[in-house]
Amino acid sequence: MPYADPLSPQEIEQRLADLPGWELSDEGTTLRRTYRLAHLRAAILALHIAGIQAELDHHSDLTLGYDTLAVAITTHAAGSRLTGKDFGLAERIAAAALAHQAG
Ligand SMILES: C[C@H](O)[C@H](O)[C@H]1CNC2=NC(N)=NC(=O)C2=N1
Repeated sequence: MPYADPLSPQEIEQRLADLPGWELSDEGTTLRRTYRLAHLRAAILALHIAGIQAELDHHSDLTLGYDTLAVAITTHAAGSRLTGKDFGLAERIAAAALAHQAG
C-alpha cells in the first residue's frame, strides 16, 4: 500500500487556496513558504515544527537563515509528488507560524 496517493492538479489548487502565502515549486511537486522572523525565534518555530512532524510522521525540509525559516514539503514515498499528507503538514505549520507571529 502506498504511503499516500498523489493529488490531482485540481485537488492541489483547491487545497493551496486554503494556504495563503504558500506556493508550488519544482513543477508542482513541492509546497513552499518562507517565514521571516528573528533568528532565534525562527529556530524556536523550527523546533515546534519538528514536534508536529514527529506527531504526524511526515517531514518537511527546513532551512534556517539569518532571519528566515524556509519550509519545503513533498512526499518522497509518492515519488516526490504532493499528497494529502503534505497539505495536512502545511496546515499545521501555518497554524504554528501564526502562533509564533511569523510573517
Ligand atoms: C517510515 C516513515 O513513515 C517514512 O519514512 C515517512 C516519514 N516521513 C516522510 N516525510 C515525507 N515528506 N515524505 C515521506 O515519504 C516520508 N516518509
